[in-house]
Amino acid sequence: MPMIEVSGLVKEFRKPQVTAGRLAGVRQLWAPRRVVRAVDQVSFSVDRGEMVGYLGANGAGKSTTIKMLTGIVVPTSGTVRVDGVVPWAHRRKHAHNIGVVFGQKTQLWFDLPLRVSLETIRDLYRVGPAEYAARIDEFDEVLQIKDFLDTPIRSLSLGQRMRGDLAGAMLHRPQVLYLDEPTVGLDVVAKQALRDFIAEQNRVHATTVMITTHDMDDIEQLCRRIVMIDSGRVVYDGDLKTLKRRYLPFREVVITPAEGADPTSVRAEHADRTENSDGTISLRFDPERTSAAAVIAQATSVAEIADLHVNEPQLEDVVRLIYAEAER
Ligand SMILES: Nc1ncnc2c1ncn2[C@@H]1O[C@H](COP(=O)(O)OP(=O)(O)OP(=O)(O)O)[C@@H](O)[C@H]1O
Repeated sequence: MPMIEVSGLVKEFRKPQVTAGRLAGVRQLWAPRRVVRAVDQVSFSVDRGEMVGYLGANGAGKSTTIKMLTGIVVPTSGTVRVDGVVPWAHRRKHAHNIGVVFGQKTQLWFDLPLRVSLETIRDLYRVGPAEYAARIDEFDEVLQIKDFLDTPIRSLSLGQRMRGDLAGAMLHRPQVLYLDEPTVGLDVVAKQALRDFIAEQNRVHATTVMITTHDMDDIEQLCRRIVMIDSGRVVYDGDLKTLKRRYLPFREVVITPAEGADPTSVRAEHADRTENSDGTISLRFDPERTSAAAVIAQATSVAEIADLHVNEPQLEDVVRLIYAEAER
């Protein structure tokens, strides 16, 4: 049975039509309104234990969808059920099922030490003392939160704060975790700790995860399935591999011939050959017809080579192509 069911979801906002200039703030009070459809007939369902990347360009409607799924925003029309519960209609019941992390905004009490925030969440959700202690130990293994439990949130680095936020979101062991740009602005180490934690929660507790992110490594490491939206509409729903294969069917082996080697001998069957201006040779191939291993074996059997690497399709390129297709 699906954990999240979304059907025909629509959210419209009324925005004042005011151009910038003198007293724009005042003029907008009387300005005529225009309707912006931020989410437009979105439907999908997510099974228990799935990790889904909810992707799209800025302003595509991701945050608005997540806000409706969490119950903060009531849709204009359409239905949402999370574990059978309508989020905005049964907010308290729903709150026990979900954890939420907004990268841009902390859910913790700014002036209080992390420990106090966590204990307050513990009491709100009636987590028993033994469970609480066990979860803090478990979270600490990956997030290392014990190092800064007694530091006020305002004095934490962004990476520490996000680790604290994630611990707070998962303390009551929700079945679903929503993450909106969780790694934005973090250093590489903090990003990795967050990803490891999310992946582990999913693996060990079958937590259902929905994540919006612009970080390609978040997507590669966490999202087996992608739902992509553009202008409020779903333009792709499927696995990451298929997405890449459909939009970027070619792969490429780039070879640097050894000094003195004859570059013209670097070639392989079923691979288009290009000599690049930096002296490398690109062998572009369709993985349905041949493999990287076969291309490399043939190319290196004749010529001596200094270096080689395989270029995988880049998700940025895939996203760009999907948008281009949606516009046509
Ligand atoms: N409270 C609001 N009032 C009016 N318009 C809004 C409101 N919230 C969002 N919008 C508009 O709805 C559209 C979708 O916004 P949303 O924040 O959901 O996009 P997003 O995909 O999350 O973008 P980003 O990656 O920039 O956060 C935008 O045109 C935005 O200006």
